[in-house]
Amino acid sequence: MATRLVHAPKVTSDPYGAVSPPLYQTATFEQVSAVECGRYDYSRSGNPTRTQLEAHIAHLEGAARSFAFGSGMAALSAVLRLVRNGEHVVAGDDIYGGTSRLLTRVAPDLGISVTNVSTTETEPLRQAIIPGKTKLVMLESPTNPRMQICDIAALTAIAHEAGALVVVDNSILAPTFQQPLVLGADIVMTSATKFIAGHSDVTGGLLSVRDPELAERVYFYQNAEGSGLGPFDCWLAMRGLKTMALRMERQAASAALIARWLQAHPLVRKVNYPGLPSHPGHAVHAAQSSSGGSLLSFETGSIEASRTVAEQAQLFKITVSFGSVSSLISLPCYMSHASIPAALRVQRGLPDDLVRISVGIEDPADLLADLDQAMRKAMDAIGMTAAVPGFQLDGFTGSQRERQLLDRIAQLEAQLQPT
Ligand SMILES: Cc1ncc(COP(=O)(O)O)c(C=O)c1O
Ligand SMILES: N[C@@H](CCSC[C@H](N)C(=O)O)C(=O)O
Repeated sequence: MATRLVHAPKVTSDPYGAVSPPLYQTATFEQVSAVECGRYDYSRSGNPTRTQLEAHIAHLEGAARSFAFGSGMAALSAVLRLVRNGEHVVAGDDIYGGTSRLLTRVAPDLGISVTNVSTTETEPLRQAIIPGKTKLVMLESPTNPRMQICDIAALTAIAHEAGALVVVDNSILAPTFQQPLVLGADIVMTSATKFIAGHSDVTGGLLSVRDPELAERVYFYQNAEGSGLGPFDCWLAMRGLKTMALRMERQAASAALIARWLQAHPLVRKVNYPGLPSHPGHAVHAAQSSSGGSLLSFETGSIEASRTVAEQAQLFKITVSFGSVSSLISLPCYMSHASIPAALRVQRGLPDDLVRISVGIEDPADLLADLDQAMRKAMDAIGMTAAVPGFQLDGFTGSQRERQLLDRIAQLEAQLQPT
């Protein structure tokens, strides 16, 4: 995958052999005659820079074709177009707030009914399927924001038995760490806003489709509704792909350390990170993906404590989104998932004190030192006292610094979980 991310299949010709794909920043293309269209006529219908990005993504996902949209939500809206008035969709009950809004506020206006079920097991999906009526199953794994895991292959088999298509939102792992089409899904959606762009400077969404005929239907909506990604954003996304494995591996390694530390921290009640062996979906996750990723969430049991952690952190910026080179922190119920009504959040078990962090490429010791000082302030705010080893590692460099970092995590683990 690291090699395929750097070496794209060549689908557009360039007379000068440019190493970086040319940017066709044009809306329209001159035609050879008044009665014949060339390969491109208008950038809404197709643009060589978009073609190059789409071909590269198809190559990574093992898709018949991929499509780049103006955002992840535009991509998911195109998927919803595949469902007709009177038909039914089943989706997870821990999903991104924007997807929940699409399904609760847009789908009903199109005459589409939706059932949300837990996707951590197979039975709820089986029960929710309405024979002959359920046409689409929408999955996230891991889910945003509680990082729940679903068995993509098992749920896909159930959906297919009922004649429904399966779309997997793979924004949290991207093709670098998980390829849902290989697991049997029909469509995979990745918000390019996150790891693919990687620098918080693009909004984009990608759909990769296994079956050529289904891909033709998706293309129809991309063109008819004008939701394709503009050339410059396609170019930025392609640049992002080249460093994606490096960034994601570094981010995931740091996230794994932070998750271990949080799990042992006295302020933390629960850590949601599928890379931890204690995560209930760890085994399924390990079987269908190659990393725990770099997004995680945790509960403190106190909104005040969670808010203090977020507001006192200096390197972790309070920001929606994830997958950037810089570390981000958020309170999903007040930010990315605020569009889900409070009562529905309660019904779905989404707690207000949940803190979500997206780990960037900074030095992990600096990230841990930052979280450590923010957590100390949060403990003060709620009158909690506990001894926690600090992360001031200024005198250490290189492998000594790594050793110190691991020792201090192990020290906290030993202190809180005596054997
Ligand atoms: C899991 C997930 N899916 C889809 C989206 C939508 O992507 P975009 O913001 O690019 O529209 C987001 C974030 O916005 C997300 O977190
Ligand atoms: N105001 C936006 C919120 C975007 S959340 C972005 C991202 N998916 C995340 O989970 O942080 C909206 O209402 O869509």
